[in-house]
Amino acid sequence: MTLLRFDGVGKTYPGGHRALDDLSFSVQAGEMVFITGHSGAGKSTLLKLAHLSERPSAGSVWFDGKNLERVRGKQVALHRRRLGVVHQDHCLLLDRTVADNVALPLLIAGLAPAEIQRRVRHALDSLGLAERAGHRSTDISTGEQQRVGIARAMALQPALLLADEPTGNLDPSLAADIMNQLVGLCRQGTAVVIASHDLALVKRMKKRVLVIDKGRLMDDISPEELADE
Ligand SMILES: Nc1ncnc2c1ncn2[C@@H]1O[C@H](COP(=O)(O)OP(=O)(O)OP(=O)(O)O)[C@@H](O)[C@H]1O
Repeated sequence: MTLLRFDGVGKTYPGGHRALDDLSFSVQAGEMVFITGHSGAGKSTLLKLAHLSERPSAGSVWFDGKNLERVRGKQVALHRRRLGVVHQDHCLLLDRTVADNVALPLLIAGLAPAEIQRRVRHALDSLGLAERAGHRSTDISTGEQQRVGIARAMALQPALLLADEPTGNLDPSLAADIMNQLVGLCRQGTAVVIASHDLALVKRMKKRVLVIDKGRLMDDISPEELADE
């Protein structure tokens, strides 16, 4: 089932800079896709359009069969409830504990307290953060903060997880661990779209890769093509 579809999408920012140009691709439910390209290629812009923090200047973005152009006002929050987002700068609430940070979106989504507790524990365990659950987010390392951001997105069990350089501050073995967790999330049906500069990591994962240059799709490499290398 197609979950996310970009159809001839262009994005020109105020001031006239064209960040995306006639971009078309689809992502299936449960698929993992890497977006690679030089700095400024348009990777983050692509994620922002799926998240509705930016709107396209041309073409359309579809999510679960719905044209996001029609998703306005209060519906934007409902759309975002189906997404998990991992930011470059993890955006944690620094005066709250690690567990509170992971629980907050689940509270907002209206889950029952027992289910919240179960999911928080599972997400923290999976990312090796169980012993940090009660620590304030200011009192853990940058790499740990980044993992909390990933745990928070995973605990939501979203239809689509958008990750912008999710392993940027992590050492290679931890980065590989986290990628494996994300593969596990895909197996449960979440589509995962990851913008990454880390070509070595992207190659190792042997998942689909979209290569973007100056806002245009230059290549769409299937896992089968990478498996042959
Ligand atoms: N809000 C904005 N206003 C104007 N130009 C912008 C804005 N956001 C991004 N851009 C420009 O659009 C282009 C694409 O930016 P984007 O952040 O999508 O690239 P990227 O591939 O994610 O880069 P990086 O890997 O460095 O994060 C860049 O030239 C950038 O300067």
